[in-house]
This record gives sequence, C-alpha cells and structure tokens, in this order.
Amino acid sequence: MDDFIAWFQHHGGALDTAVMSITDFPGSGRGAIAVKDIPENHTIFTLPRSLTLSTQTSTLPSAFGITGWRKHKLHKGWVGLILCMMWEEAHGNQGKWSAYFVSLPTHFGTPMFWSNEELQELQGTAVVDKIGRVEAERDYHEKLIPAIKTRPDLFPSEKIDTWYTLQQYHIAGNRILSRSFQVERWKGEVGPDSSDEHEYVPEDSAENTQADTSIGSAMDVDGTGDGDEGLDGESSDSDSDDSDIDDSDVAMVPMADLLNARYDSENAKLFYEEHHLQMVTTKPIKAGEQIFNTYGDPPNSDLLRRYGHVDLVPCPHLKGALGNPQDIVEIRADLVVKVVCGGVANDEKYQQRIDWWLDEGGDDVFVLDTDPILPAAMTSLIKLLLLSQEEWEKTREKERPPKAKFDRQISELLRRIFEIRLSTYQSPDTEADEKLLASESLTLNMRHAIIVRLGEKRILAGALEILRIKEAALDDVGNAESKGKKRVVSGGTASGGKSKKARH
Ligand SMILES: C[S@@+](CC[C@H](N)C(=O)[O-])C[C@H]1O[C@@H](n2cnc3c(N)ncnc32)[C@H](O)[C@@H]1O
Repeated sequence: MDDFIAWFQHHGGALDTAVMSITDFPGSGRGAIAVKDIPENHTIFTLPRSLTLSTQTSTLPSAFGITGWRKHKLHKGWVGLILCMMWEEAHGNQGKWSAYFVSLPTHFGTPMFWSNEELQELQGTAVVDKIGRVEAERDYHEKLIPAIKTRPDLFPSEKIDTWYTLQQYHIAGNRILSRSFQVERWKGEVGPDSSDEHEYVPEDSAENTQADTSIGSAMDVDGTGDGDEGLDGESSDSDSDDSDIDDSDVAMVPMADLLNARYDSENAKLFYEEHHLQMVTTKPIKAGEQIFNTYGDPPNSDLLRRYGHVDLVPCPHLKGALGNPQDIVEIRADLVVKVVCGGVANDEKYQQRIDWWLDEGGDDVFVLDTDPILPAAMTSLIKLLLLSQEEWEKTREKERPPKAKFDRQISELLRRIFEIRLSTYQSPDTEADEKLLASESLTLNMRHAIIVRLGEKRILAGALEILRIKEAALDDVGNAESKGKKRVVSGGTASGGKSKKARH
C-alpha cells in the first residue's frame, strides 16, 4: 500500500494521513479506518480528475482514432473502458496507473467465476439471469478482438497473449463492476469519445456533484428498464449492442475504491468539482471506526453479483435475525400470465391484453420486498386477464388498468404464483437453509448462495403469511355479513323475536 499511496501523492492526490489509514478488515479485504475522531464534512482525500481512469483520461481512444473507436462500438457499454484498462496495464511500470493496477485485485467472489455446481445453489434467485457471462464474452470476441487486430502498432502481437486474454478481460470487467464510479463531466467538458447527443451538462446544484458510487450507479446506464445489466457493463438483454447508451462517464477512482460499504453505514461520500474529486465525511466518525462509502444498499442478490459479498445486519422483518433489509424477490409477469391463463396464454384474447398492459407501461417484473405488501400492480394484471370481453373493452377505452382489489379469487391465484415461485429454488424450505448456514464447513460461495436464496425465500414466506392473514380477514367479514344477513332474515321473518329481545 505504501507504493500506492506514494504514487497517489506523486500524481496530485492528497490524503489526510492524520485522520485516515488503510487497513485489512477480516472478511471484507482492505478498507479505510479513522485513526482519530473525524468531524462531519471533513475532506479525507482529494484527487485530480486526471488521476481517475476512464475513456476520458486514457489516451487510447484518441490514439485509436475516434471514428474507429465508434465503428467498433467501443463507445457503448464498458468494452471501451475495459480495453483502455488493458492497454494502460500493458504499459507495465511505464504506465501512468502502474502502481494503481498493482493494488487492484485479480480474484473475485462474484458468481461470474463460480463453477456450475456452485451456480446451481443460486437457482431461482435474481442473480442467475443477470450474470451476463455469455454477453460479456460475445463483446470480447466481436468488438474487442476485431478492434485490436486493426491496430498492431497499438497492440503488438507479442502482448496479446499476456494482456488481452479473455481472462484479463474478465478481470478488468470485474474491477469495473465492483469498483467504478459514475463521475459526470463538468459543464461543457467534451471528452474524446463524446458526441453531441451524449454530452452531459450537469445542473449547478450540490446534489449533482455527488459521484455515484461504484457500479451500483454505473449500472444506471442500463436502458432495459429492469436493472438487468450484465457483467462487464453490458446489458444482459440481447439487444444491448443496439443501445445508444454512452458509458464514458464511468471511471475508476483510485483511493475512493478502497472504501468498503455496509447497509445503512455510509459515513463518507465522493463529490466532484471541476478539476478534482473529494471524499468528504457525511457524519462524525470515531477513531477506530471504519470509513464507509455506500454502494447504494442493494439487495444481497445484487451485492453478490457485483461485489462478491453480502450484507447481514439485524432485520426488523426477521424479528432481529440477520439478513439484508433491502432484499427483494422478482416475479416475472409471464409467471403471472401462466398461472392465470393456464395453457391458453397465447390465445389472442390474452395476447391483446398483455400487449396493452406493456404498452401502457405495466411492469413485466414484479418486486416483493421485506415489507410484504402484496404488489398492487400484480393484482391489477391478474384482474385484467380475468375481465370479461365487455369489461376489457371498457378498460381499454378508459385507458386505465383494473383496480387492485383483493378478493378470494385473487388470493388463490397469488398463492399459486408465490408457491410456484418458491418451487424455483433448489428447495422451498427455509429451515433447511438455516440449518445449512449453521454448518462451519461451508465454502464462502456456498454460504453466500444460501444467504441470497434464504433472503428471497423468507420474503415469499412472508407474502404467503400476508395472504393467510388477508384471507382470514375476508372470512371474518364473510362470517359477520352472513351473521348480519341471518339477523336481518330472522328479524324480518320473526318480528316477535326482535320484540322479545326488546323486552329483555
Ligand atoms: C470498492 S472495493 C473496496 C475495497 C476492497 N475491500 C479491497 O480490498 O480492495 C469493493 C470490494 O470490497 C469488498 N467489500 C466491500 N464491502 C464489504 C463488506 N461489507 N463485506 C465484505 N466485503 C466487502 C468486496 O470484495 C467488494 O467487491
């Protein structure tokens, strides 16, 4: 770390060593620690923008030529930044970021690097479909390799087998995934690969000078609308190649990427100015405490996929047991359609309604969280599918989806949906996972997989419990109504009874 700090300071970075030092935290690698009490709003380090590593600061895009860069689609997704990182690292000791590269990890706990057996343990979770290994490798073969082959002057053949391998590509991709920031350009600043349509002009407000942390926000560039971006920065949506998203504001930020994060523990944040970035405390920090950035407090499925770790804190929804309060379960709309429409989901009658639902901006994935309120949108879609032809025509005319009213039929369908969703995990059982977690012989990947799926299954169990409570409430109302009806009936048919009562 000494070499890294010396390099950082030599290139214009300033670290307040009186308040912060870098140390190892068991289970979370290196991180920053307060060596004495730090007040709120204290700048713990600053660095010039030129020390960040992005397609704006690397000289590769201009050396390659902007036309060629765009022709090879290196300005889309992260493949351009990955190539810049590989190229800069290939400069070895001579490179501007050499000490930085030496400080970066080469091994990751992300599922991208898991075996098939380990991935099996994640079956059913939100992780599996989003790993994006295939898409990442397609970019490597279809964009990066053809691009470097056109320029042997920049990428000499003897360097290809060392610095431009698929393995190196994944390492760079994972470094971006777990450590990059979204550092927007200053007003009017136009970088080498920017084009007019993508030029960013931030508003002049304090809010807008916060550098979004790590890939949690770099991911905001995803245009698929479901947060379904894949590893190495590309959307795992198959049409990501055609997206017009410019990721040129994604940057590696030395020193800032040494900060760990934990749910609801942020006490420092990265801000940007015209020429430099600064890490500023957002709370007073006591000597000996860890200095935490935030990764946006994502659910464990996202934490594992992007960063290779999970958060476990005491959770109100688990009555104080350990979990991640941000956990969610995703339920795809096609499961809802399948349950409601059975084998005739392709029927013209349903297709019309589904197309209309999507055209109106209806969800294609529903999210249950730890505050188990039944998703109103899912109920609305179920109602839409159940409408009679006449009701459907009226709904379409009014351009308003049906109200999410809960009744017994909805309850039965929701129960079925949740149960089927639960059956997509290796086992729907939560207790078995709890027992497994108590075992000391688990590998770290296995432990992480169980924590992620258990978090999701507990949410589904919570949703089923809510259904049970709501059904009981419906029963109570039903009973009260039928009793009321009986009373009316008896009162109406035997007035004597009523008067008898009155006499008491
Ligand atoms: C931005 S880097 C932080 C610096 C990193 N610890 C290191 O040694 O270089 C993010 C990585 O730190 C680790 N990390 C951060 N917060 C963590 C936490 N709360 N628990 C476990 N690991 C954590 C994860 O490996 C994650 O991918």
